[in-house]
Amino acid sequence: MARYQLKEAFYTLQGEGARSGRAAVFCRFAGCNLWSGRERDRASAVCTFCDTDFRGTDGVGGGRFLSAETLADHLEELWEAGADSGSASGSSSDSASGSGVVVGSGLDSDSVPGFDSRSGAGSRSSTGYRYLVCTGGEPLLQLDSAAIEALHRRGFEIAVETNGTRPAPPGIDWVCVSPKGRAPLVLTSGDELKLVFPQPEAPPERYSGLAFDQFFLQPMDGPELAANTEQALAYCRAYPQWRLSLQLHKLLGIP
Ligand SMILES: C[S@@+](CC[C@H](N)C(=O)[O-])C[C@H]1O[C@@H](n2cnc3c(N)ncnc32)[C@H](O)[C@@H]1O
Ligand SMILES: Nc1nc2[nH]cc(C(=O)O)c2c(=O)[nH]1
Ligand code: SF4
Ligand SMILES: [Mg+2]
Repeated sequence: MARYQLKEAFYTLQGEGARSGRAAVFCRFAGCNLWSGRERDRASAVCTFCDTDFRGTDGVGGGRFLSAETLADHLEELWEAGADSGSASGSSSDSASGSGVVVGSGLDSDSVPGFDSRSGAGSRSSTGYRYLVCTGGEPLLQLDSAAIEALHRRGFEIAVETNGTRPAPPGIDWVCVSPKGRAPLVLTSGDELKLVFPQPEAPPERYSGLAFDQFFLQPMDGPELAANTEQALAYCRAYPQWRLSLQLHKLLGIP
């Protein structure tokens, strides 16, 4: 039995929340405790609006890893390939509708005017700024101390995107919790709370007193995205503690 199972892993820009725009390797762990990932189970799941295919290990950069070291080696290779090519490439499992302006996913820095890819290592060093976003599925079903230590040894800053139903192992550098209205919230502190909005069972007021540094509303993608975006915008205008998180990667057509 493999110790870690990844649906996919890819180099892109963080598209959501406080750190949107930052280059990162995304590590999408397979499986979730709030939905099987099968469409036929969606309506009866605890979390019903998921925009992601996290079943199996068959995506680009996915697979089964027998040890923390082999997992970390794999993710390090993706960082080096991504930071060296300057491209946002790979596969995304986001499956909900995207209605934004698609500018393509093959941005090549060599063709960007004014960007000299051969210039000094300082601006595009593959050893500096290493950033890993662990997501899924639910990453805290698999991410453990052994993986965190192996990744830290390779110089990664480690972020997680979690539904907050499981405790986080020590050592994670950035915790983003995205509560789901019908699931018990165990992680009640962290760096950012990013609430998919609206959720009838999860009004923002329920979370506004928790110990997070930043609070975001992220419009629920799907058939009502436009209306949900209007509603989130109105809420952020009325309650300035909350900021709007648009899913930048969907607007840009990148993974
Ligand atoms: C696919 S989840 C994986 C991580 C973790 N299971 C969680 O829910 O936070 C990644 C992020 O996408 C958000 N998300 C999922 N479905 C969405 C949707 N339909 N619209 C907007 N955000 C969504 C989640 O709330 C979470 O912040
Ligand atoms: N670019 C990009 N940013 C993201 N931020 C959170 C994501 C996720 O699926 O967890 C995600 C994703 O899938 N792609
Ligand atoms: S908790 Fe996260 S991964 Fe699981 S179904 Fe919901 S949004 Fe998807
Ligand atoms: Mg996503």
